[in-house]
Amino acid sequence: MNTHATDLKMLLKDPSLLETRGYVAGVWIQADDGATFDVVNPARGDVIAKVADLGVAETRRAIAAADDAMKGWAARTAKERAQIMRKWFDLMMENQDDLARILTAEMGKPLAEAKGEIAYGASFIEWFGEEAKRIYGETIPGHQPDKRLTVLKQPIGVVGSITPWNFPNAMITRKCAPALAAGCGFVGRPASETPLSALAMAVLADRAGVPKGLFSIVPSSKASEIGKEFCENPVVRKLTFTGSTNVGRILLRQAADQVMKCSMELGGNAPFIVFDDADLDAAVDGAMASKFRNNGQTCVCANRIYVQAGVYDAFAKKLAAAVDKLKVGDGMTEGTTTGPLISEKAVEKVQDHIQDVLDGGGSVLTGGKPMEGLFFEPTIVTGVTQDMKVATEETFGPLAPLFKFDTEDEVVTWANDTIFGLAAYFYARDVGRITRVQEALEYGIVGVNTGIISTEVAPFGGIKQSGLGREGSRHGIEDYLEMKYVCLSI
Ligand SMILES: NC(=O)C1=CN([C@@H]2O[C@H](COP(=O)(O)OP(=O)(O)OC[C@H]3O[C@@H](n4cnc5c(N)ncnc54)[C@H](OP(=O)(O)O)[C@@H]3O)[C@@H](O)[C@H]2O)C=CC1
Ligand SMILES: O=C(O)[C@H](O)CS(=O)(=O)O
Repeated sequence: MNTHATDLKMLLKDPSLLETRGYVAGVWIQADDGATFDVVNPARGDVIAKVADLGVAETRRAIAAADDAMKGWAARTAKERAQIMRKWFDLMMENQDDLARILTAEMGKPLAEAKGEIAYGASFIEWFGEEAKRIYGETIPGHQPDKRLTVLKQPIGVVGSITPWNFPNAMITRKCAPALAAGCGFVGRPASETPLSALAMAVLADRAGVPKGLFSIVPSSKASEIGKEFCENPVVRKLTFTGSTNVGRILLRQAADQVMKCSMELGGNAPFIVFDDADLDAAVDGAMASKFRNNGQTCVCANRIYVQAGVYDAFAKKLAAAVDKLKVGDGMTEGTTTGPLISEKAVEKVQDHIQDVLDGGGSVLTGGKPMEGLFFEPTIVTGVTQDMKVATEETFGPLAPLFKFDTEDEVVTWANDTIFGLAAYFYARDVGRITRVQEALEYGIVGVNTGIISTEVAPFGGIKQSGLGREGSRHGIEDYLEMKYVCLSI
């Protein structure tokens, strides 16, 4: 564990990006009661910032300001909204290095991955700035001679947003970009572990000319109170959430009283299937990318790796060689491929899943042990079976469990045997098999001969208990629009 403290401001070209106040109604504020909460560097264990701990009263002000500001914002032309969003995108990319350092300091991912997240996050602002100009309505041939029918698309209203710590930049832009493009007001509450990236984003939104009050960031340790306010405040018309399925259920129950429109990007349990006709080297590359990106802390990480019996040993050997090349360490250190986990709870969950495999007769092929602090050895376990925890629970850590299967039907049945349905992956070369399996897998996203599927141009989202709605792509803006049917009698 690094002992030296993170003097984040010293690392930044523009130290003004390191904001610790809330951004509410276009003003940087301390909490009404002066409270703060600590943000800790998970690689070093030191407090890197004390952030204003806003509450319900401040959130209410942010919601009211968003409602006021969106009237003028929605009245601007789509081109004007797009120009401001383009400026915001440009500023994000101009400050990519600083934003990445802030992200690595508070979340732990290696700097190279953090830079990649900034570009990924900014791409949603670029994409939806362009989509703002393509919000089309329609005319419908009248059902009677004197009727003229039209369909208008209008902004849904003020959006409340709750996002997780694992992508502290991109999970917010994947929501605020379509919201602003559609003409909505937006109030974001980032995870308490990682508020600094959201606040830095707000600094740049202000500089880009996003109207004051339209976009607010409410840092808070009081997650459930802020969430409840989003669900109960009559001005909020839309709730968008990324996080665990358990919290998604809580929010859906709370939002039901207002019959509020909700978008939910929830947990996953991705199967990663290697058939005996796969290109094994490609499959290993794909498994490494899918499993160990963000140290296994993404909702689309391979959670179960199914390998057909004929290639099981060869694949396991190749994968172990690749895993042993990973370099665990502080994300700020050049060459680090694998940072810390986010919390002690996360370390315990990985240990619990490994122990459960061992108790069930499985073995550790490589890794298997916690390291100092929140670091954990990248691990492969073999002899894993469907009755083990890792088959039904999302590990959210650097654990690659290898299951052996015999037939296509067997593995598709196992792959679909989960309450989740976000992402699935498989490697094969037979076109008949590829066609059958991609159609049979019950998931919102399927990667075929690839382990990385995330892009702003495609619809991201799950089925079953992995969520509601889609983010990104031309579809992603629909969740921030209402459809109005106008029947004109002439
Ligand atoms: N689909 C995805 O992308 C993600 C899935 N997950 C899954 O969730 C598991 C737990 O991770 P974790 O970070 O704890 O995810 P959580 O779902 O607990 O947290 C996600 C966000 O929701 C907030 N939150 C928590 N409880 C409430 C509540 N009652 N009302 C309103 N907001 C709330 C959190 O705030 P705070 O941080 O302050 O607690 C955070 O901002 C992971 O192991 C993984 O399985 C996690 C992250 C992303
Ligand atoms: O929530 C997540 O883990 C992200 O959606 C994963 S991705 O979009 O970065 O692939």
